[in-house]
This record gives sequence, structure tokens and C-alpha cells, in this order.
Amino acid sequence: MGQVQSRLTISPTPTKLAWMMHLRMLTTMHGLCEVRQCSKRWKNLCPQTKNLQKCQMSSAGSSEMLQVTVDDKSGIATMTMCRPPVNSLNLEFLTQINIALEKLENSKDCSGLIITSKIPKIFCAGLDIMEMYQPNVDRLQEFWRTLQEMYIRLYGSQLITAAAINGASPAGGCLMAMSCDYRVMAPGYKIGLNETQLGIVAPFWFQDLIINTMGFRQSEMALQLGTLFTSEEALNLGMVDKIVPQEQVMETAIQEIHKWKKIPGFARQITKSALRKPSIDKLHSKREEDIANFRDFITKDSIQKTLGMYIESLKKKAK
Ligand SMILES: CCCCCCCCCCCC/C=C/CC(=O)SCCNC(=O)CCNC(=O)[C@H](O)C(C)(C)COP(=O)(O)OP(=O)(O)OC[C@H]1O[C@@H](n2cnc3c(N)ncnc32)[C@H](O)[C@@H]1OP(=O)(O)O
Repeated sequence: MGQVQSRLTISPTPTKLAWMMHLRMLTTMHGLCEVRQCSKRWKNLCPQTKNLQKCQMSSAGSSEMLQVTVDDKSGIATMTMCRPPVNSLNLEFLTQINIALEKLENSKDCSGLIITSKIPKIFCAGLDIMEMYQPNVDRLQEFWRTLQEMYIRLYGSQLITAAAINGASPAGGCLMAMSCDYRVMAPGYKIGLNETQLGIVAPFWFQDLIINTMGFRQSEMALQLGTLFTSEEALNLGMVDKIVPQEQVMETAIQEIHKWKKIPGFARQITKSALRKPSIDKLHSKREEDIANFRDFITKDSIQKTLGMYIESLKKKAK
């Protein structure tokens, strides 16, 4: 897929027209996915399915990186990541996730969302390191803006959100999971913000998120040491909420959403918004500064050298 030169602006509160124009631009520019007004038309797209409305977010031209299904009986959506080999988040993948989040948020039929992975033993390996290594600066900035967008959408979602963590979940994968309301994890995997181990720095909003999740003291140790926790350690720290055998992860997430659905939605949403709004507002107010910091940091020679060495070490390990 070619380099993206122009700026993609996904406004947090786009007008319907602006959003549609933006989606059309994305489709044209990237051959990303056949953009459809999903919420109303899922049924029409998949008339053969009764209870399961399926929206394939990618067209024949690109791989099916993200599968989104909504169970019309329960209103629970499942977003399944499938970007081999490790579900790393590049610009196109993040854009697809944002489009799906926008559609689900606006769908009257959807009340809950589960994020999970189709790749065995991997939930999400975090940011695609290749986006940060020897980057095109315009694309690099757009990449970061799109990651910010994902966090704003997911952490601020009105839906009941759960991460069904069925594999490794370092760095950006951990960010994604912690942005949900609930985390259920299979045993035997690692999760955490390991940025310092790569020689990079988790930005303030990653830091705020982990502090909001498990408190200051444990977060400052975890962030400085770049600790990847086992599922069991993560449970003890409050980074995840439950551990169940691999084959029960999805069912447990579904049951948990059903439990949350019994709470009056309006009261729950206002409470969630009040708790999370300060962190989201902080990012909104520093968004451009944060992008500039990221760009200046990543394009430093010393950081490029470190990233190059890290990529080599991953490749050697994979052999
Ligand atoms: C005022 C100034 C302040 C300054 C502020 C500055 C702000 C700067 C901000 C900068 C922050 C940037 C934030 C980054 C967050 C991130 O998410 S960084 C990414 C971190 N991710 C990782 O470290 C994960 C690395 N991967 C792994 O640990 C393992 O791959 C795995 C545990 C996920 C899976 O292991 P396994 O199943 O054994 O697979 P592998 O053989 O290791 O890998 C297979 C294959 O995938 C490639 N790969 C792995 N991870 C990534 C990745 N994240 N991106 C791209 N590619 C990845 C790996 O190289 C292998 O490829 P090949 O088969 O060799 O081609």
C-alpha cells in the first residue's frame, strides 16, 4: 500500500456530510475498504444471516483485517482483528478500526462491543514498528493522529466495551485493552506498556490511562521499567479484571456485557463520561503538541538507531 501524503482528518465530532466525504476520500486514496453505511444496511448486505449481521470492513482488494459482527438479539458487536502476523497497528488498520468504531457508536442496534483477535496467541502487538522506522514524516504524523483518534473513540465510547484478550498484548495492544470498560484475559500471555524497553517513551495519555486503570505507584514502576506482566500479575494489579481459560474468553466477555447492560444506560454513560472526560479533554487540548513531540522524538537519529536494532532483534528471534 502506497505512502499516504495528504492529511487524513478524522474529527471527533464530524458532521454526517463531512464524515461521509472523509470516508469516501479514504476509500479512494487507500483502496481501504468498501465503505458502507453499515448500521442500517447490515441486514441488506447479509440477508442470509438471521441473528448475525456481518459487516466486512475490507473489500476483495485488501485483506480482511477487521471483521465486525453485531448480534441483533443482544446488540453486542464483536470486532475481530486479523492482521497477520501479529495484529500490529499501522495507519490503514487504525483507520479501519476508527471507521468501525464510528459506525458502531452511531448504530441504534448496538449497545456493547467486544474487541478480540483471530490470530492465535496474539491479541495485538501494539504499534507497527515499521511505521516509526525511517518514516515519511507526513504519514508518521497522520499515523499518530489516527492512533490518538482510536483512543479518544474507544476510551470515550458510550458503548459497554470489553477486551477479550486471547493473546500477547504489549504496548499499543495494552492501550487498546485498557481503553475498554472491562478486560478478560487468557492465562499464559504478557500485557503491559513496554515502551522504555524499546528505548521509546509512552506519551502522557498512555501514562494517564494506565494510572487511571491501576493507580499511580504501580504505574510509575511499570512505566519506567517497561514491564510486561503475566496475565496473573496483571490481574493482581487490576490491569485486567478476570482470567479464564482461552476457550472461555469470548463467552465471559459476552456475559460481562450482559451484566453491565442491566444498569440503566443513561446513568452508566454519564458516569463513564464524567470519569474519563478529563483525560480525553487533556489529549484534545494538547493534540497538535503531542503529534509534534512524537514526530520530533521518533525522527531523532538516536531513536531511529534504537528502533532499527529492535527490529533486527525481532527478526532474529522470529528465525
Ligand atoms: C517533551 C518530550 C516528551 C517526549 C514524548 C515523546 C513521545 C514519543 C512517543 C513514542 C511512543 C511510541 C509508542 C509506541 C507504542 C507501541 O506500541 S510500540 C510497539 C511495541 N510492541 C512490541 O514491542 C511488540 C514486539 N513484538 C513482540 O514482542 C512479539 O512479536 C509478540 C510477543 C507480539 C509475538 O511473538 P511471536 O509470536 O513469537 O512472533 P514474532 O516471531 O516475534 O513476530 C512475528 C513477526 O511479526 C513482527 N512483529 C512483531 N511485533 C511487531 C510490531 N509491533 N510491529 C511490526 N512488526 C512486528 C516480527 O518482526 C516478525 O516479523 P518477521 O516474521 O521477522 O518478518
